[in-house]
Amino acid sequence: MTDSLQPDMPGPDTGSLAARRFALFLDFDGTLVDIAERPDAVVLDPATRDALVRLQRRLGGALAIVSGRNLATLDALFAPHRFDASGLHGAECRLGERTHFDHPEPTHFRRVVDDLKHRFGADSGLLVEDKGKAVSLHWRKAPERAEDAMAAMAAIVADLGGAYRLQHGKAVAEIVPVGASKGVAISRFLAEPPYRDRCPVFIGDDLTDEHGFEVVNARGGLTIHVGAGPTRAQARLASPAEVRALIARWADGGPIGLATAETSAASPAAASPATTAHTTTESL
Ligand SMILES: O=P(O)(O)OC[C@H]1O[C@H](O[C@H]2O[C@H](CO)[C@@H](O)[C@H](O)[C@H]2O)[C@H](O)[C@@H](O)[C@@H]1O
Repeated sequence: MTDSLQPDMPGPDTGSLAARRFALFLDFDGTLVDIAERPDAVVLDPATRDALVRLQRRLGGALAIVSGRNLATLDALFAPHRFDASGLHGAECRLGERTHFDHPEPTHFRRVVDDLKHRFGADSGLLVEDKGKAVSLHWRKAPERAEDAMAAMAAIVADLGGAYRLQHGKAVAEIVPVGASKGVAISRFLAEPPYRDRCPVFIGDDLTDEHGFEVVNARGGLTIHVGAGPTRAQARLASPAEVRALIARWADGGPIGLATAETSAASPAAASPATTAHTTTESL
């Protein structure tokens, strides 16, 4: 499907050399870990973390987590290891020891988050996740509240006057700095060593990942969507468990590329772009 993606050769040395042609970007929730009822209830098993460390080494360092979580939360989840990462749907980026945050926080954003907590903090169905420079309102425990929650978040974004945008996800609406996206984050990594001049591979499961798929497709890379539903990704894996199995194979010298993903991938999905199937205010 993607001619530029030739499988590399297994084996300790040739495998490493060939693997260094790739740069791997991984979403977190719904990709590396199963979706849980609450953000703080996800479980990253140590075997997956250790496989990621081995794979990062095999890729000569070119492995980054690209998530809607903030960097501090990602670091806590992967501790004691610290991966290159982008947080808050691209608003934060850390490569090595350099951290960028391009979107200064308007002074009134804290008040907005506090208001949201005041309104919904004691609500048994809705959950406010304060991520610092972004905020999420979750309705996983009360799906019947989805419309109300989305309307409340849309009204807040409108009041914020253009500095923020709405990001829809799985049973969640999030307010994130305008201009931030996973596509922008991946482009930023790809401009720097060790990511520069490599073939990007991105695995993700959610609407926010479509921005990244678009960028990676445009660069001739490989995109893999996790789960059902329309997407711009080229290939599909059924579940985070399949992603974890793929990561383990890649970490242990297996060929990186589409052939490996296709062992459990469904059909190419380019014919059913996500924009046609999801109700969202975002522009992809
Ligand atoms: O970009 P990601 O790494 O996939 O992060 C997207 C959001 O994931 C989290 O919310 C989702 O996962 C929760 C735990 O499984 C689940 O309870 C929730 O319903 C999902 O929307 C996280 O809490 C958000 O901050 C991320 O933006």
